[in-house]
Amino acid sequence: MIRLRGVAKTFTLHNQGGAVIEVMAGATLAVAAGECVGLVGASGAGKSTLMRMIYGNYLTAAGTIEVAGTDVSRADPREIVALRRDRLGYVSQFLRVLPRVPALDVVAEPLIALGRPEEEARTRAAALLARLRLPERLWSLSPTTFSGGEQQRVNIARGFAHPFPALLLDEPTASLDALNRETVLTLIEEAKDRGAAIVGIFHDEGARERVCDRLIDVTGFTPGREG
Ligand SMILES: Nc1ncnc2c1ncn2[C@@H]1O[C@H](COP(=O)(O)OP(=O)(O)OP(=O)(O)O)[C@@H](O)[C@H]1O
Repeated sequence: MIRLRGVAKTFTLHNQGGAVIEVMAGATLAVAAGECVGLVGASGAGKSTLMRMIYGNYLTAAGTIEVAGTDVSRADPREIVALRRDRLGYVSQFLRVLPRVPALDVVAEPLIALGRPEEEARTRAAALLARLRLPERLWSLSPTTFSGGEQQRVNIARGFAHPFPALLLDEPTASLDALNRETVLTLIEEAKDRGAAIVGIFHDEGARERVCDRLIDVTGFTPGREG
């Protein structure tokens, strides 16, 4: 479902004389349907960079990245948009939303983009927000003024609204209380049970142990450190 072969990444520092730094080489990884792989490794090892490459935010210097039938490393922007709409979900650590859009619509939006009837999309969004204990009085408000944990729950509800076959999770339990953390772990387990292939970064060790089938240390993909 998610397959990386020999992926390399360089950054060109245009404001520093065009210096080119190699941050990753030979990254190879396969994640099957129903499997959750956790990325580990010291700070700066490249966990976030790898996630951004799988999501198609960063270009690859070498190698291929296949996600649910699309070669992200060669896809044009329209193919990336289509992949993100129907096959690849991403729960980032921070919510980025347009001002004045109510929380319920933020969560329903991915389903509406897929052509689902608005009422069905809103019903599903409401069920997820209720499950994540977001007080109903907040559903009609923009999440821009929400607390960190409230914003994260809106983000999680949005990421789980559509049953994406591939899912990227960046610290999905970071600012949650124990009850909501439990709910998110259950959502992840349910996604695995329905066959989602998941790549995640979890600093929460308990969460990692519970949902990850395998851990990949990205330090092994740092240039010059292979072998
Ligand atoms: N936009 C960028 N321009 C230049 N270098 C970058 C850029 N983004 C990341 N890097 C470099 O790539 C390396 C990997 O960074 P990355 O953020 O992926 O690490 P990480 O493992 O996610 O770290 P952390 O656990 O601290 O979040 C670091 O050396 C970082 O300085």
